[in-house]
Amino acid sequence: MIPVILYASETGNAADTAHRIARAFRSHHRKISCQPMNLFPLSSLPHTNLLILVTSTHGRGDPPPTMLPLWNALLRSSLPEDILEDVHYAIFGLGDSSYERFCWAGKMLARRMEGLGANKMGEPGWGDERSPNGIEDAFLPWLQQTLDLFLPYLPSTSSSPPLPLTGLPPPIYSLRPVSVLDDVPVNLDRLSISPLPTNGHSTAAPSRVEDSVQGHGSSSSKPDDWVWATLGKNTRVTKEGWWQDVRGIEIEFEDPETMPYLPGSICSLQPQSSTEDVDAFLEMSGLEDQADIPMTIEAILEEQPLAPHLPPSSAQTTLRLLLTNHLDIRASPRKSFFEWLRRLSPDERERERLDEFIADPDEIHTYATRPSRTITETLADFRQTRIPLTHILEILPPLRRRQFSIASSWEAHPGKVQLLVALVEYKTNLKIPRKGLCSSWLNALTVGTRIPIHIAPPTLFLPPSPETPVILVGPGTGVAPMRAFTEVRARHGAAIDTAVYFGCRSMTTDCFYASEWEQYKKQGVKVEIAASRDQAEKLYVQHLIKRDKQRIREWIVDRGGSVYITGSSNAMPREVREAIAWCISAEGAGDMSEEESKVYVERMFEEKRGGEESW
Ligand SMILES: Cc1cc2nc3c(=O)[nH]c(=O)nc-3n(C[C@H](O)[C@H](O)[C@H](O)COP(=O)(O)O)c2cc1C
Repeated sequence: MIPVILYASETGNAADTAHRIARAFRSHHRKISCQPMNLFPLSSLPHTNLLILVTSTHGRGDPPPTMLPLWNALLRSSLPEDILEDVHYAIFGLGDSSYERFCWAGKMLARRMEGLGANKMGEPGWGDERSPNGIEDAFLPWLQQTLDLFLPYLPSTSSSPPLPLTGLPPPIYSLRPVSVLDDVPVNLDRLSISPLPTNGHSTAAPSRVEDSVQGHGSSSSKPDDWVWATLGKNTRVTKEGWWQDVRGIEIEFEDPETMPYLPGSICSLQPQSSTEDVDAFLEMSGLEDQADIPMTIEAILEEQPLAPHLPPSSAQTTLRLLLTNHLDIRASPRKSFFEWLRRLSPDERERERLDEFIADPDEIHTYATRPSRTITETLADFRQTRIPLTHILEILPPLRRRQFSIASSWEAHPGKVQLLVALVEYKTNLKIPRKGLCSSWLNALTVGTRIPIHIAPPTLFLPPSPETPVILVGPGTGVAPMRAFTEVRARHGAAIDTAVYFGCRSMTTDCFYASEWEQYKKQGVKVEIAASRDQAEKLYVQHLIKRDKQRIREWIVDRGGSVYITGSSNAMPREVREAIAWCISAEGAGDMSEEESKVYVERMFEEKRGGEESW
């Protein structure tokens, strides 16, 4: 019996936690498999006797998208109530208790598992980022409990004592040089291969070259459910000299038969690490002479499939391509990274420092998270420690795709996707200038470059009838999906029942789509722009909503309208909901009590009369 860990993660924390659990089982010489939930064959679930579920929560208590196939399957009303009676499961959820629905996805999943007859192994663990030691406070006792409960059922593969946390486990993946080039020496165990070059740059570095091995095009390889597209436009949409550089990006689908996307859909882009970053990492790790050797990746353990962010074992790759397209060398190191360094460091003083990091999450926060220190910079501080090729695929986190709400509608821009992308540029608290990985990658692409993109269906849907009023609230780049919705509403004769609340700093600097709003106003759309700094008193979208209390009440309460809120996940969405509740309360323009109006707004969102998407 081999237990299965299934994880659902959005930004990588749950995935990292799941792999820590797998390593703990393997260090006790037990077999275990660890996979993302969406890749697990659902028909196998009732026959999975030992199951460990790990999920984070996003949005307003929503599961990460990779939980949805499993979740939707479990929700089917036709399922027998005892379908999971052979399943024994443990669950760990990751969340943040400052959100109303703390660890909601995990809690819903646990409840449904019980409802379908699954047997709980121990108490669920709910990891809270707000806890003094972050999720560790709940995770460490939960892990111990889970090991205690599961291990007795599992045969041990070795009579040796468990490997300590500081012991280097056997690798789970192998990087094998391609046989035609077998005369090229690759020493996978070598920690340090060559002296550092004096000029700090590798001379042979081809730039962004996934396919220099595979021989097609200039960009990265494409997963099956992605499509090829071409960068059509990249135009600055904030005033020249304004502190924030926001880009209007247009991408054209290559295939003229591409299925139209719905307004509010989400476009994913797979960024690449820059040549400079890859060179810096290779230099730091002493792996330059291994960088361009063609290799394939294989899973060593039969129960553990290759992680989905890695190229399939049939594909030829190189270390440089892996670092460019698949592995994140600019990520902020998590605790698991320091645990790896501790296993690898030959130096007493480094080990002491690493032990401090492992014992105290606050130390990691101060050293890595707060100053946005990257993995490469961390390696520069731990000069004696080298990441070996044998374990590099496990140690470096995946280079995550980035998601953008599409700012265009297919109807207005057939065959194209338009995005509003803020170029992220800031100084860390160590005064190091830093650029966002995805936005700087995108901005460096020349128009005409071929890139793979993925279109995911929307989570927000316009009401089917154009007569239903809609209120679209999207300050900053949050206006992107609202612009797409406005395009569709105007084309369907619904302009007069559409209100847009957009927020910017000033009409002259960052008022996105300004000329389009003028046109839409002429067609009857109520366009209300809160330019926060254009007057002495700060003005925000929620102020304009309160000003328009009569219309808000009439459209929502009398006419059953929908409200959409998109943009930054700080206080804005909550303040907008409060402003709407105020409008429909007796204090505003309605007749509900304060409590009733709040419940009404909550229920609207539950019933999908609109919705919220924040990032
Ligand atoms: C936009 C956003 C919304 C979130 N919403 C919730 C929530 O409703 N409830 C909760 O417990 N945690 C919430 N979180 C916290 C995440 O669950 C937490 O950061 C977790 O570690 C992320 O794990 P992941 O990287 O595996 O996705 C939210 C985080 C973000 C960034």
